[in-house]
Amino acid sequence: MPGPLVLGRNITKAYRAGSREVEILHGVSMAVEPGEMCAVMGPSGSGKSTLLYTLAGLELPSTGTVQLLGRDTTALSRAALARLRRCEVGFVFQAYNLVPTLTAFENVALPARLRGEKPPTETIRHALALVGLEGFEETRPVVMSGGEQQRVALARVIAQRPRIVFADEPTGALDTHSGAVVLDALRQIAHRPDQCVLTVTHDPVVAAQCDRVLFLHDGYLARELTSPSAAEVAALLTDLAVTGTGASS
Ligand SMILES: Nc1ncnc2c1ncn2[C@@H]1O[C@H](COP(=O)(O)OP(=O)(O)OP(=O)(O)O)[C@@H](O)[C@H]1O
Repeated sequence: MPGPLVLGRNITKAYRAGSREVEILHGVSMAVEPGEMCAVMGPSGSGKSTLLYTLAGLELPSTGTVQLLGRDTTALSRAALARLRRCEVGFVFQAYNLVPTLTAFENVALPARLRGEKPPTETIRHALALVGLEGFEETRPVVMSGGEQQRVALARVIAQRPRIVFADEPTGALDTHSGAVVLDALRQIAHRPDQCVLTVTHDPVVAAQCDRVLFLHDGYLARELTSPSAAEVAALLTDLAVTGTGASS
């Protein structure tokens, strides 16, 4: 049986603040299985983005291990880790790695170009159209809104078809219609049998579209819900804010 696509074991992450070490994540263990869309939620400052960046191999854990497609990110050379990210991992972060001097079309085509391929024009146009950016092919990211830039990043992921997609507030900067388009595209990616999506979100409606929701509190994994409703997610978030454990939900 194939293992999880993303696996974190006892992850701690500490940053240096002046002369002190401040630990942000305190031994988080979690996995994302093939065909699964997972959300990470929690109060501001609970460590969601830090966890996402660490699982994505953009940061290394201070202790513990992270495996992407069964490969330990702490054991790979920088070049091998960069190659793994380039070939197998997609990022839907606002403006993440969009090249300001390239057009939207060229940005979406870039991962394939970096692999020495020439992607079919139709694939790129189709990906941009799927995220509602038809007609933006020749536009450069610098003159786009944050939400439009995020949708270019999503179109790049759609065209690239990576095995693992990490998203940070993928609908945060979008209007209702664009948010629904983006969420639908992410669900389609996640529900292919050999792919998965892990997204950070503050939005219970987004979380309710996910197969599983993990709740962080003060750097600890506090709770987990499977296929929750938006109301259940909102109730648990309120509980976490009040009791710090979500134990009464
Ligand atoms: N590079 C860094 N150096 C020092 N401290 C950091 C660094 N990155 C994050 N932190 C701290 O770690 C804590 C968690 O930050 P993180 O961005 O992971 O939280 P979050 O749950 O994603 O918050 P939000 O919902 O507000 O985006 C915060 O107190 C933040 O200030």
